[in-house]
Amino acid sequence: MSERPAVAIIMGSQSDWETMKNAADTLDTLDIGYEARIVSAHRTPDRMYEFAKSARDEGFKVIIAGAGGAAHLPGMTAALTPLPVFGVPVQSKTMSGTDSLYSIVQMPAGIPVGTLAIGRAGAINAALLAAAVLALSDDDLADRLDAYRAHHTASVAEYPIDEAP
Ligand SMILES: Nc1c(C(=O)O)ncn1[C@@H]1O[C@H](COP(=O)(O)O)[C@@H](O)[C@H]1O
Repeated sequence: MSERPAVAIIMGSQSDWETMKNAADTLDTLDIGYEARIVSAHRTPDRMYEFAKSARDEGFKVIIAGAGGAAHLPGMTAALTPLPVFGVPVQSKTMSGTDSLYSIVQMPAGIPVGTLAIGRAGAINAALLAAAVLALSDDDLADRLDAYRAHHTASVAEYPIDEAP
């Protein structure tokens, strides 16, 4: 059996991929393996249960879960696995993602979901947090993450365009 990648990116719908692809792209940049799957607590509860119950034994180390609206997927997944779960609120049309955010962030004490910002920034930061977790036991990855952060810092100009002294 081939080894599972370290990160599972799950999402409630195909329509979430546009957002969650930002997490995948960030993991690609850091050369971290992932598997992306559509798993819905509402629409495919059996798939969600089977995925979450077996995720650790399958070899995943971190789960990134994105969902919009009544976004129960991250919390339900966290209830079924001891792996760290980072939740990404996908921007909904009707409530701009505040519904997704509140659905993910207000977990009862005892079942944590590390909740990120709504949308693209949240997806990117979920990947960076996953990288930080994995880097604790991977020195090469820690070096790649340092380089990523240094590159990010260096990319910020000190002055707005046309305003340099
Ligand atoms: N929030 C959830 C869950 C869940 O939490 O299990 N399953 C699907 N959805 C969300 O429904 C939204 C609309 O989905 P469609 O675009 O397929 O209608 C998506 O953002 C998805 O994450």
